[in-house]
Amino acid sequence: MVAKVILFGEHAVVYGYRAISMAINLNTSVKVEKADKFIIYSENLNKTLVSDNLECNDRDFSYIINTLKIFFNNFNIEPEYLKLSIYSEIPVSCGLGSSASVIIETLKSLSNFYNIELDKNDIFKLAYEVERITQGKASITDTATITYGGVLEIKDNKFRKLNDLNDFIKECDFLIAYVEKRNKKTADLVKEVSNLDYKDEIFKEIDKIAKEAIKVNDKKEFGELLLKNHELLKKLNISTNKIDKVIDIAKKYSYGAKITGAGGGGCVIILLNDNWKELIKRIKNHVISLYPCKVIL
Ligand SMILES: Nc1ncnc2c1ncn2[C@@H]1O[C@H](COP(=O)(O)OP(=O)(O)O)[C@@H](O)[C@H]1O
Ligand SMILES: C[C@@](O)(CCOP(=O)(O)O)CC(=O)O
Ligand SMILES: [Mg+2]
Repeated sequence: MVAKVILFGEHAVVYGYRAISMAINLNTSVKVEKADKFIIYSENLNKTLVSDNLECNDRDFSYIINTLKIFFNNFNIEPEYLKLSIYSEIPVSCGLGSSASVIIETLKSLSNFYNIELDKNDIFKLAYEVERITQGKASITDTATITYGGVLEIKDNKFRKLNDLNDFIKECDFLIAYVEKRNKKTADLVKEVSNLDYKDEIFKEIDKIAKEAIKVNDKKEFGELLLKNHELLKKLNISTNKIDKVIDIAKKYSYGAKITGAGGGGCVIILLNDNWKELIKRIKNHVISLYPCKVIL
């Protein structure tokens, strides 16, 4: 399963305001096999959980445990011991929707294991339930984008595919800069933002930017909107000095950039222009890794 980038509207979208997201090509896979305990192994977390039951409170594995519970419950399957092995190209907790990708891939692998046919709508519904329960407060952005692919508009917690914007974005070259490890989970950041009494003022501005972006057909204008959105995210206190440093460089050597996802560190999405070689030279000492990316259907 793929990952996602939020181009506009993170956090605001949790309150029904508009967001624009796109699916990108970083994959996750989950292997399911019979076992004599519940065993969850994650290569990325370099961690294995072994348990007699699903009532264990391991925060690192809460998404997987909730996926198992909701899957068994939804299909009236008596829980049985399984081993799940998770491998992902997505950096964990960095704003690229690793949680949604892992949930969706786990659901698909479980449905194959039990010979249950699930269509995209079934997967989306179940995945969103897991994301919401585990995150506390969550929009459909990540689970919808990763299930359906392409470029989506999310508003009032409903989605529609933006086929015109998709055509424009297909011609864009994006670079994801993984700037720094995030020590908070999305759930923590969503909670922190929810405590800001001025958040709606900012969200309204973000909504306007996302609305404008849908109509844009020019990379320079699109990049300026990314930068404007980033300035507003700074006011929600979800950016960091390291992220802002990368954005400052990107202002000079790209069309524009912003933090993506819940923030507190993690990744920046950059819309590349012809200066991309110079950009990479100047940011490479300020990042953990770089991922060129394209929208995928
Ligand atoms: N490869 C993985 N293996 C196990 N759990 C994962 C993996 N990727 C993501 N997760 C789960 O998702 C959580 C990160 O989700 P979240 O904080 O929403 O960040 P994001 O979705 O932006 O990556 C992790 O703490 C873990 O519970
Ligand atoms: C902050 C938020 O808008 C996006 C979170 O994305 P991520 O989990 O950081 O990839 C939360 C949500 O939409 O549920
Ligand atoms: Mg997440």
